[in-house]
Amino acid sequence: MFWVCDTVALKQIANDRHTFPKRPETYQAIMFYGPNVVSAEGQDWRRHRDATKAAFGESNNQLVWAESMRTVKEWFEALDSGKKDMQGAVTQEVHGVMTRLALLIISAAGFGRHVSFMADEHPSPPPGYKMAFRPALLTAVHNMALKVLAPRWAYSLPIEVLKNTDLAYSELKRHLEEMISRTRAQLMGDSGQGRGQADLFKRLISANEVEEEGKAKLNDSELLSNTYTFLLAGHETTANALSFACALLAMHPEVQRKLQAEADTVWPDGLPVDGAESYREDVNSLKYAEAVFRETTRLFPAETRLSKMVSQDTRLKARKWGKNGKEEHYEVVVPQGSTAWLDIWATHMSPEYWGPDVNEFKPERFFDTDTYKWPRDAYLPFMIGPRSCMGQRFAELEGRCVLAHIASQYDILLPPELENASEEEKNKKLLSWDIRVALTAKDVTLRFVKRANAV
Ligand code: HEM
Repeated sequence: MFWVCDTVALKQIANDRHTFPKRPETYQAIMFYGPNVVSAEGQDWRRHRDATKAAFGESNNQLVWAESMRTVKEWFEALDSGKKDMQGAVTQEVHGVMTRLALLIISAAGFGRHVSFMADEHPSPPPGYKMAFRPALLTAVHNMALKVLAPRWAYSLPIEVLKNTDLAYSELKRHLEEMISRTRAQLMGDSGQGRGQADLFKRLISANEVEEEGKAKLNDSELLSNTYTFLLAGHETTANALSFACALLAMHPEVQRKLQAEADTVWPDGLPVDGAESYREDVNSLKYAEAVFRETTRLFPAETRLSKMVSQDTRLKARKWGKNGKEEHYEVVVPQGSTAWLDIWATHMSPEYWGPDVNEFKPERFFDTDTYKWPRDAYLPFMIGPRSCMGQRFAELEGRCVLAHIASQYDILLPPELENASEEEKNKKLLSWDIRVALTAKDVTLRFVKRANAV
């Protein structure tokens, strides 16, 4: 087993997918509906990636921005009508809110499914269903480990959580199948018109319709599985990043003030209304919001490490430091059959790459100066190389948009019991995590108070 956190060796592994393929059994949890772009390997992966990449074009980015704007504003309406404390602040369980926001955004920008934040509060199942879409998806995601571990016979036992998990997976499958057939019908109906502005899902379905030597690029089960994967990858990771970002901002008011100052400069007359216009004009100005999102994903990467198989004997470049402290370069022999762990978190927390203040929340480290270039190769939350994240731009735009909107309108405050607490207590309460599908924020309860000058 080889643990890697040297950027040269990391790049070597990430770029050579033939020598270092994925380990398919690690992806069982996302293969219940069949193989997909995340789990596939070799030629099969190439087919999945080619059939799905058209979904992530520039027109989708504009949609992501516009839908993020719409959804976050709907949350603000709910916040403004919420119960206020003596300071006029509304308490929120932030991870729950961000999960709901991120799911509504991917549903709208990814799947053309527009549901309002309020209407989504207590969704009831549509006629003929036992579970609504969101509870089915969230239960499936939450109970993924159980689904992998529980043997089939266990589902016949009268155990509530198993029954619920089984129901969630079968209801989610029905919802996804219905989404696919509805979208297919729409695409046939519009005879190709309007596909230019199509959401991610329409592009995915179109790709499936293209015949190649008599074979569809993705078969129906692959299509369903990729749909599920996009929904899963498209909300869980971003929701966690946004939850950690809010906690870090509440703990670092000086950073929050800078984020607010940027939002006030970009939007002096209040929040923008037109999503397309705002995408064109604002995205590149919200640099500090981008840096806050990046710094959060450096400190809390969704995937802390990834494993790769070693398919043939090879060598990795390595470094060691001699007795005189001098850096020496050498090569490590890596035999076929071993495992290489790409340690994302260790790389993100290495003072060698990020400096002695590596543990601090400091978005400024993502700004180049005349004498400093931030270490691109040591920033890996989305991985690098051919198997890097397809949704990176999607996630970054969503993150930047949501954070800038919050900063423009609200102060994020600590809960009263943490106001005078030590750093250690705040860290323990607000930044603790579990490893589920991704690194998951545990309990982020914060307060939001409307800024006095919010327009
Ligand atoms: C903060 C948000 C996100 C983070 C940190 C993140 C991180 C990652 C990482 C580390 C991988 C590599 C996983 C592996 O090799 O096992 C990955 C792959 C992937 N991600 Fe993301 N992701 C995010 C958001 C998204 C979004 C929004 C989407 C889609 C809308 C998405 C779609 C994908 C897909 C399809 C792959 C598989 C690519 C391939 O294997 O060819 N991700 N992501």
